[in-house]
Amino acid sequence: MTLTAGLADVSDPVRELDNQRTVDISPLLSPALLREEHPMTAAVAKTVATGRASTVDILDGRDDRLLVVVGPCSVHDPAAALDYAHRLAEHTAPLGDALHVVMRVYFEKPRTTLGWKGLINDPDLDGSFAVNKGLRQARQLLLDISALGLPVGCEFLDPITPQFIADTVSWGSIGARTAASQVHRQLCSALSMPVGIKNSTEGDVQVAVDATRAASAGHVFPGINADGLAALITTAGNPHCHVILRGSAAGPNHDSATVADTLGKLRAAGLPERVIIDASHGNSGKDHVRQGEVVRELARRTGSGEQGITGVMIESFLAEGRQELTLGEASELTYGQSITDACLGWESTAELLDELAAGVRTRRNQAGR
Ligand SMILES: O=C[C@H](O)[C@H](O)COP(=O)(O)O
Ligand SMILES: C=C(OP(=O)(O)O)C(=O)O
Repeated sequence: MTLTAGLADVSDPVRELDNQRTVDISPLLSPALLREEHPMTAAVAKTVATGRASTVDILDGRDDRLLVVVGPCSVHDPAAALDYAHRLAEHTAPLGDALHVVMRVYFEKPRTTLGWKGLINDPDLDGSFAVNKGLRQARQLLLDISALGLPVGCEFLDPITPQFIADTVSWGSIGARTAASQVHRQLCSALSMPVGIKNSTEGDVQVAVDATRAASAGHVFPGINADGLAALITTAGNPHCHVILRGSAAGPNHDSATVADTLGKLRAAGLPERVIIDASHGNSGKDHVRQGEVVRELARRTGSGEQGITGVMIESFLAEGRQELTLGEASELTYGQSITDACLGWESTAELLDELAAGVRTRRNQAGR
């Protein structure tokens, strides 16, 4: 066969059926290799085990503290995230009797249309998509933060990413755009940590209740094993999934009536009655100032003894607000400020955490009378 004849084969009608829109397929490191390069330590394992167990105790009502998931909307600069983690760990150590603090360390961003999809997908913030580098940076940061004794929480978006990092994660989340996805519900059924599932962007809470129920059952589905090979995964189901009320484009849903209604939906589905309130997103209209008002209201409501709210999510970073990322110009960014949703700044976050802790202590004192 001549070379020309060989090239002519490329236009073979059978071959033309496949890979017509795939531009490139390149090597991805395996989960086992990443875990060997960035190994779990005894200190991190203790943080993760305690972080998960405390969350489960709070969700099941054996621990009257509030779960607080707080941190940046997304991590784009691991050094700034670690700087934030140091401040958070130091500030919240004396609040540990009232709050179980988990740092939001989100590497995967689900976009409404298009945009930067997070540190794992594009760690150099320039459209070069150095995913192997992103996975290495993500895993190392999760280990570094957990080594401070601060448990970490991640949103899981890509169904194979958890194999690379999930052993380091104390709390997981499924976002508003994927709560209805069977793929993500199956994934939740396999995850070893408690997972919060959001109401839809349109405000449908039932979809999160349904997801919680689906995730509590066992499933069999295709995935990858530790070596990155295709595998059939059989799961036992996750009994520690819970609903997160995040509001919607139509407005907030953190009010007492919606909380009570959601608890009723959970009861009707035979599920534990517990919710987390996300103070950001639809509950704040993505306005960080309003987010502070929501957290303050939740602190007041906790202090007055309202039941059912087991946790609060807060988007917070070193500098308040947000900034626009221009791909390839990461050096122009303000240190410690979000490049996705607007966040509360560190100073106001610290004050709000104090108020949440005060609310829990008041509730405890009143219950003890
Ligand atoms: O929390 C993050 C964002 O709200 C989510 O990723 C959607 O962002 P977008 O609407 O800017 O794409
Ligand atoms: C993407 C997020 O939220 P939601 O899914 O509620 O939009 C998030 O919490 O980062």
